[in-house]
Amino acid sequence: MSAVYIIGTDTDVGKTFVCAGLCWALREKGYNVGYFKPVLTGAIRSGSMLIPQDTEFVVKFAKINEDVYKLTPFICEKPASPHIAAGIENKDIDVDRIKQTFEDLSKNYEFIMIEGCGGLAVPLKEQNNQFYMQYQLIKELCNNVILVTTTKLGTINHTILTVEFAKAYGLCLKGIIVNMYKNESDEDKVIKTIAEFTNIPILAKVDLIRGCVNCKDENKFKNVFEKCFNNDTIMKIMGVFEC
Ligand SMILES: Nc1ncnc2c1ncn2[C@@H]1O[C@H](COP(=O)(O)OP(=O)(O)OP(=O)(O)O)[C@@H](O)[C@H]1O
Ligand SMILES: C[C@H](N)[C@H](N)CCCCCC(=O)O
Ligand SMILES: [Mg+2]
Repeated sequence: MSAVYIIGTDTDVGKTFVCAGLCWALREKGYNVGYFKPVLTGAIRSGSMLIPQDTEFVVKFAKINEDVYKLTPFICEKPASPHIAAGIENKDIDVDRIKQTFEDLSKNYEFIMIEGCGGLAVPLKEQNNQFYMQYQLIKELCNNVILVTTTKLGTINHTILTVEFAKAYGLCLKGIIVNMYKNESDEDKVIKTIAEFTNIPILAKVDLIRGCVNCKDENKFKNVFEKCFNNDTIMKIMGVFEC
C-alpha cells in the first residue's frame, strides 16, 4: 500500500477539493484509491449527528464505498484547531486509534490519500502543556506530503514558510498543487517564484471554478479535474505515492 498526505498552507485552500478530484481521477483510471481524514473540525450538526463534510464530499464524488465515520475517526463540531475543539468537546484524539484505522484501511486500498486538518503546525492535542502537532502525526503515519496552496495575495510567504517548516522538521514534501488558479496576469510569476525559491515541483494547477463556490454541479468539477489531472500529472502524482 502507498499513501500521500495532502496538507495545506492554510485552512480553506482546497485540500478536500483536490483530494476529491485526485481520488476521482485516479479511480477513473482504475487505481484502487481510498481517502482518510484522521481529524476533522467544523463538522456540520444534523440533529444528534455530526457530519464530516470533507469526507462526505470526497467519498460521494469519488464513489468510495466506505462509512464516513470509519474514515474520520475524530470529528469535532467547533470550527477551531483540533486541540481546542477536542478540549471543549471532551474528545481525546487518540493517535493509536488513528494509526490502527490507517492500518485497517491499508488492507483494502492500493493507495490512500490522507487529508490533514489545516496546515503543518496545527496542534492536534494538548496534554500536560505538551502539544502533539499535525506534522508529528504525518511523520508517524506517512511522511510523504503534497502541499496545496493557492495564488491569492500572501501565498508566496505562506507557501515558503510551510516548505521551510517541512524541511526543518524532516517532512518529505514531494510536490505542490496550486488550487483556485484563475489564469490571470502575474499568477504564473507567483507560481514561478515559489517553484524557484523552494525547488519543490509544481505538480498541477487546479482552475478556480467561478460562480457558486459550493456549486454541486459535479460535471463542472469533472471538467476541471479532467483538464488539471491529465495523464502527465497523474503519472507525476503516482510517482509521489509511497510510504
Ligand atoms: N478550485 C476551486 N474552485 C472553486 N471552489 C473551490 C475550489 N477549491 C476549493 N473550493 C471551495 O473552497 C472552499 C474550501 O475548499 P476545501 O473545503 O477543499 O478547503 P480545505 O483546505 O479542505 O479546508 P479545511 O481546512 O476546512 O479542510 C470550499 O467551499 C470549496 O468548495
Ligand atoms: C475548521 C477548519 N475548516 C479546519 N477544519 C481546521 C483548521 C485548524 C486551523 C488551526 C490554526 O492554524 O489556527
Ligand atoms: Mg478539507
